[in-house]
Amino acid sequence: MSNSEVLLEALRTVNDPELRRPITELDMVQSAQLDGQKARVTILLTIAGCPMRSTIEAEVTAALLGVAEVEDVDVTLGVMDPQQRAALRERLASRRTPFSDPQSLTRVIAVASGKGGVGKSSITANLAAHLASQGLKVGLIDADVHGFSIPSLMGITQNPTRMDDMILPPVAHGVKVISIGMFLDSNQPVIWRGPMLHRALEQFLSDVYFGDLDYLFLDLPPGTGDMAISVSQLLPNSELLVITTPQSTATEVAERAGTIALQTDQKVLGVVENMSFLQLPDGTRMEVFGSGGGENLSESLTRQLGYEVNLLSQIPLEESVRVGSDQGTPVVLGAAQSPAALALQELAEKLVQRPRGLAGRSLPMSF
Ligand SMILES: Nc1ncnc2c1ncn2[C@@H]1O[C@H](COP(=O)(O)OP(=O)(O)OP(=O)(O)O)[C@@H](O)[C@H]1O
Repeated sequence: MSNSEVLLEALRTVNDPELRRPITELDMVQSAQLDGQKARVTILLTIAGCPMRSTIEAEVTAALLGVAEVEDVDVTLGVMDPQQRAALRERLASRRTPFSDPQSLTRVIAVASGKGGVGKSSITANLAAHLASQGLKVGLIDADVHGFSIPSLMGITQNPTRMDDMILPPVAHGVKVISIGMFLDSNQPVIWRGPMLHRALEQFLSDVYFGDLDYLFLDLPPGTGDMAISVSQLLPNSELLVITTPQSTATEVAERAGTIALQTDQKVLGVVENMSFLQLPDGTRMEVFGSGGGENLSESLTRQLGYEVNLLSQIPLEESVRVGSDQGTPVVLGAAQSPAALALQELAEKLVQRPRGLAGRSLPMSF
């Protein structure tokens, strides 16, 4: 191998943090030469002011210092010209199978609840973060347009990078995340009607570069609104996970969110009961929000949908979940051994084990 080839080999281990592919594959390495014991490389960033420039520079330096012949590294950061960027965009676009395509291998899981505040977003963030920590490729769309909380739950302050009309989502805890909140000034409320919500989701699905994903999670707004319908139209393969608390009032509204699957032909994967109990220091369980909600919901959805809709998990009410949310580190990562984290990890594993199937879904008719 020539000296430059040795350097390129080392650079193959460096991924672009947003595109998550080796920088060598993305044509970001303009030159790499060994000058005595000094490696001189020029890396082309996708856009000027790339928020990841210092990460890329540090990773390139570290990779090159791992080469036996290299004592010192000189990294020059340049920027792709419009033609180079267009070529890259085209290459990325040509590789992706739309999530709506029946051939897509990505499992799309939309997380729904009847009412707000039951922990739907926290559970979605934790499932995504856990699966990413297991090496799976995971994306997360915060479709809860009126109460977008995913960026803060995932600890994201960075805006998406725009590469012309392609949007590169920020990556947090290994998950590619996009949210309406990232496109609004400060905390302004979203007063959008159905068609605008539909368009926003459509744009997320077409313009955001998620790459190949194993799992795509959607945090739906609470209730049975327009977004739920849009998700079923734009992502007909998506499956629903319904979150409730043990309270009977929460269960009644959650039932409506679950039975929407009858109209949309989506499969309901199961029910999750959150805030099921508070473990007291003496080991007893205090049922702060009552009991039986998850079980009742599972039974009534099973009856109404005509197939088994199981209660997949009961997650305790625990301070560590709230702390994790506030700190932007999902509890499955921040306090991985806590009972709530263990329950969430087990739930994620159950979802992964479930084969993707058509059971319970009506097959499209062709005449
Ligand atoms: N098991 C739990 N134990 C303790 N706190 C929890 C638990 N689950 C959620 N929380 C906390 O409850 C609050 C509401 O949770 P979250 O935002 O996830 O609910 P949500 O159903 O997504 O609400 P909305 O749809 O209104 O955004 C958050 O502060 C979160 O940290």
